[in-house]
Amino acid sequence: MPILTAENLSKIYGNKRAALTEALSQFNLTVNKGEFISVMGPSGSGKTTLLNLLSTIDTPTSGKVTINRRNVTSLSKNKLAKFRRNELGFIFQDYNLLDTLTIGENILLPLTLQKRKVKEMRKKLDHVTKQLGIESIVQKRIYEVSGGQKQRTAIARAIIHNPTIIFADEPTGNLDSKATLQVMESLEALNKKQHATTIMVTHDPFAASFSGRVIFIRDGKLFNEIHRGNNRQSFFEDILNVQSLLGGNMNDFQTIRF
Ligand SMILES: Nc1ncnc2c1ncn2[C@@H]1O[C@H](COP(=O)(O)OP(=O)(O)OP(=O)(O)O)[C@@H](O)[C@H]1O
Repeated sequence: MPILTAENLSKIYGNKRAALTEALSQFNLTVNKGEFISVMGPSGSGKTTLLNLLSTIDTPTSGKVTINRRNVTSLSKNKLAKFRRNELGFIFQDYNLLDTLTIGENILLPLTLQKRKVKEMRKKLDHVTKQLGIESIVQKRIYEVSGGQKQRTAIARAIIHNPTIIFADEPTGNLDSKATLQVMESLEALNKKQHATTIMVTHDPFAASFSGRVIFIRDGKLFNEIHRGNNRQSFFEDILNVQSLLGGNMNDFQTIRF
C-alpha cells in the first residue's frame, strides 16, 4: 500500500536576480508502507532537495506530495507544523540534539510537545532505549556520549511517537565504521520488526546496502533504482556497479567499506 507518493515534483531555486537552478525535475516516486529506501547520487544531484520536499521541510515549485492519503503540498503552515510533529520523524547528520538536556529528555521531546502523561512517557522511553541499546545512558548529557550513541539517541527521538515515515539525511555522515554499522543495524531492525517506513539520503554504499531499495538520482532526475534480494553483500556490489555507471566525481562518494 502506498504511504507516500510524489507526482511530477520540480524545484527551481533562485529568483530574478540570481541564476535559476532546476534542482529537481518532474520527479515521480511511490513508497509503500514498511519500505526502507536509500537515495543516492553525486554531489549536487538533488538528493537533499528531494528529501526536503518529501518531508514537507520545503515546498515544490510544481508537483504534489501525498502522505497517508493527505495532500501535504496544500496544507496551511500551522497544519503542516502539526502534521510534521505528529506524523514524521527526522534524523540528521549532525544529530540536532539539545546540549542542555539529558539523552532521555532529548528522546522525549516529541512526546513533551504532544503533552503526553509522564507515566506513558517513561514507559515509551524505556522501550525505545532498550530497542536501541542506549538504556544505560539516559541520564547522561550529550557531550558525555559517543557519535554513534548520539545518533542512536536521535533515532530514538525520531521514532518515539510512532511516526508514519522516518526521514534521514546522511545519518552516518559523521560516524566511524563501527558506529555506522550499529546505526544501520538499528535502522534495519526498526524497519524489519516494526515496519517503520524509512527514506534515507546517503553517500555511503555500505549504509545504503542495509535498505531494501536504492534510488539513484542524477541532475535532478531518476537515473536508476535497484532492489535488495536476500544477500546484503551482493546488494552492496550492485550499488557499487550502478555508482560506476552514474559517473560523476567518485570523490563525492565516501570511502568504500567492506
Ligand atoms: N537553497 C538553495 N538555493 C539555491 N540553490 C540551491 C539551494 N539548495 C540547493 N541548491 C542547488 O540545487 C542543486 C541540488 O542540491 P542538493 O543539495 O539537493 O544536492 P545533493 O544531491 O543533496 O548534494 P550533496 O550530496 O552535495 O549534499 C545543486 O545545484 C545546489 O547547488
